[in-house]
Formats: sequence, structure tokens, C-alpha cells
Amino acid sequence: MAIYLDSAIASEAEIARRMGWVKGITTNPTLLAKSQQPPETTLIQLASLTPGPVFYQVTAMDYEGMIAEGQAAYEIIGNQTILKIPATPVGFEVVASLSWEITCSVTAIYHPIQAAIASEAGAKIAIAYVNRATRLLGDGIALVRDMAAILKGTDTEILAASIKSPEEAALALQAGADHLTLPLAMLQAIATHDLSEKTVAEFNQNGIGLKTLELAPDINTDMDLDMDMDMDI
Ligand SMILES: O=C(CO)[C@@H](O)[C@H](O)[C@H](O)[C@H](O)COP(=O)(O)O
Repeated sequence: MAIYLDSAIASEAEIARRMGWVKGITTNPTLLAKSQQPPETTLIQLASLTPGPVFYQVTAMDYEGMIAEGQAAYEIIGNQTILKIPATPVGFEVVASLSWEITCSVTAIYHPIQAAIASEAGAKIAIAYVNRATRLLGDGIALVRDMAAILKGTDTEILAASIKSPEEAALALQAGADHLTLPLAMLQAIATHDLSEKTVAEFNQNGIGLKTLELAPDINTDMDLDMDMDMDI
């Protein structure tokens, strides 16, 4: 499993890098536009801020254009590239041509049969837009479950995107998603639980740890006594 940052903002990528458990970055044309600099610059920056993959979504609509754009992304960030190719007839052709040389994912999957084609075309990853699918079709988690059933036994993995809550993130994984991509706020949200914070605060209020030993004279005294007794023996 990998959890990715869904953003093209360098400062967010830096925060995700420090988290240590975020394994790469996914982008799309809208996210790249928000970085307010040429996409080439952003891709180089993002690639330097993660040891893992950087997903780039092609914007061309025709076969030659998608191939050229995919190769251009690969020239910029090399082996860190994972291309996002749309789940369209032309997109599937592009995946079949490019997946031999560049890692490809198929994005914007709304029907499980599209995942089967993505796999047959050679895509390493099939991307489901979970919350969007719920809004547009009724049940994005069911889409992930159906995709997982179809992709079982293949080399194609499922990346769940468009996740709007920690619950939805957990449900997507339980339904068979292999990976998640989340905006920074959602990464922070899944790492935080009120009860975890409260439980730790309670332990710390009533107990001691290494850094508190010197500050607890009674306990130091007991320890000294124990040590003296040990030495006498
Ligand atoms: O597909 C990927 C990652 O591969 C994402 O960048 C993806 O485009 C975004 O998560 C979605 O567009 C977000 O969808 P939504 O939150 O606008 O419904």
C-alpha cells in the first residue's frame, strides 16, 4: 500500500515529505494550475520533494499529443513519472503503446469494466474517484469493490482518489483499494484522532517517562535504594 499527497504545491509536498509515511505525489491539471508556475518547474520541484512517484495527467486529447506529452513528462522527471491517462478509447490505446517504456495509470474510471481494459492495456494503476463516483453514480465504494474483484490476480493496482473523509479513506481500502491519494488536510485528518490524543494526554498526566525521571525525586530515591541494596549483595 502507498498513501500519496494529492497536490502540486511545493510547500505542501514539503510537509508531506516530513511526515515520512507519504510515498509520492499525484497531480492533475487543476492542481498544477494552482501552483502558478510552469508545469515543468512544478514537476521538477515535486520530484525533488519525494523519493517516490509523481503522477502527471496528460492534457492532450489525441493519440499523438498524449504520447508526446507523456514522453515530455518522462524527460523531465524520469523514473519518478507515473502518467495518468484518461479512461477513453484513445487513452487506452496510448496506455497500450506507452506502458512498455513509462509507468501508466488510467484515471477517471467510473465503471469496473474500464479497469479490466486498463489492465489489459498494461496500466500499473487504475484510479477511481470515490466521492465523485458516489455523487455521480450513487456508490463510489461499490465501484472500488467491483474494480478489486475484476483486477484480482492481475498486476494492476487500484488507487482511490477523491476521498473526502477518514471514513471514506478506510472504506476504500476495505473495499480493495491498494493505494490512496489525499489532499494535505485529509492526510493530516487521517493521522489525527481525538481519542488517541486524549488517551496519551491521560497517560502523560498520571505517569512518568524517561524525560521525567530526574524530575521525580521520590522515584529517584527509591531507585537509589534499590541500587545500593544490589551493590551490598
Ligand atoms: O486522480 C488523481 C490522482 O491520481 C487526483 O489528482 C484526482 O484528480 C483528484 O483527487 C480528484 O480530481 C479530486 O476529485 P474531487 O475531489 O474534485 O471530486
